[in-house]
Amino acid sequence: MSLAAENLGRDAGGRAILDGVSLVVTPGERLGIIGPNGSGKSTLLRLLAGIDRPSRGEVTLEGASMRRLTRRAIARRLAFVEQQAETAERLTVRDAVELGRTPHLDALRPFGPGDTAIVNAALARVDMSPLADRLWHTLSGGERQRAHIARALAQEPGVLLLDEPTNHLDIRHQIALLALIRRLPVTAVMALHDLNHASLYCDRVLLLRSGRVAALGPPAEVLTPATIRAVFGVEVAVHIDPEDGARSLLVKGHIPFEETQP
Ligand SMILES: Nc1ncnc2c1ncn2[C@@H]1O[C@H](COP(=O)(O)OP(=O)(O)OP(=O)(O)O)[C@@H](O)[C@H]1O
Repeated sequence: MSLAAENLGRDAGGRAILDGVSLVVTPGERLGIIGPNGSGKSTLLRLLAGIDRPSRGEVTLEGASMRRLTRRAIARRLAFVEQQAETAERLTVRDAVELGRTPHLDALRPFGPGDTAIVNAALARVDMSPLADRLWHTLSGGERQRAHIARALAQEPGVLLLDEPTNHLDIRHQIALLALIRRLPVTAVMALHDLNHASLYCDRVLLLRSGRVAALGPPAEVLTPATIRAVFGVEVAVHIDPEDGARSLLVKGHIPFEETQP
């Protein structure tokens, strides 16, 4: 399922917090959104998800303008795991994940055994089956994050948007999640802070700087030492694994903030 943005922009607080963003995410692609704090990653994801309206430009989902799609029509196609998303406290994990099926249900098509199987599979994929009956408010930060992801998976979306999905997760759950996203039959767009995660698990990366696209392309072309120094103020060296050719970045140093402030 394809997702596209054309000259997208959003104003807030009297300025453009996102401007001139155009991109086409092709079906099955994994696109990483990277950029410093405040560069517009969450703003872009919220526009792509149809949660916020753009001040300029438009988003299209499978060629249809997001403005013309109902929330339900969007939710049948697209799931969004927001940063620090909250859920009403008296729900169990299973209740919360079952909510992911809502866009597919109506009076003629009530929740059934097929939905239970989808919910069970979603819980298992993020290692939440043992916690399915726990109340939401008893979960740790990482467990909540995994439950949110299970709910998004239960939606069976064609497009999966994730805002810092590895936030709160321990290293095994981080890698398991990124590997899961890579093998799911979805188009995925995810904001990531870890440049190595972007490098290893994304087909392309979009680098944002002050609300504008600084670069868009394959990780090896975008995540160069020169670009990382210019945008993040961090010195890195590139390491190519001799066995599998995987490209990762080693941090060598950084420019202190007091040296770059006016
Ligand atoms: N309602 C608002 N009014 C004023 N400024 C806003 C508003 N909403 C967002 N911003 C600003 O817009 C910029 C982009 O915010 P956004 O949350 O998209 O950044 P981000 O790249 O996701 O950051 P982070 O890495 O910290 O999560 C920030 O400077 C933020 O302070």
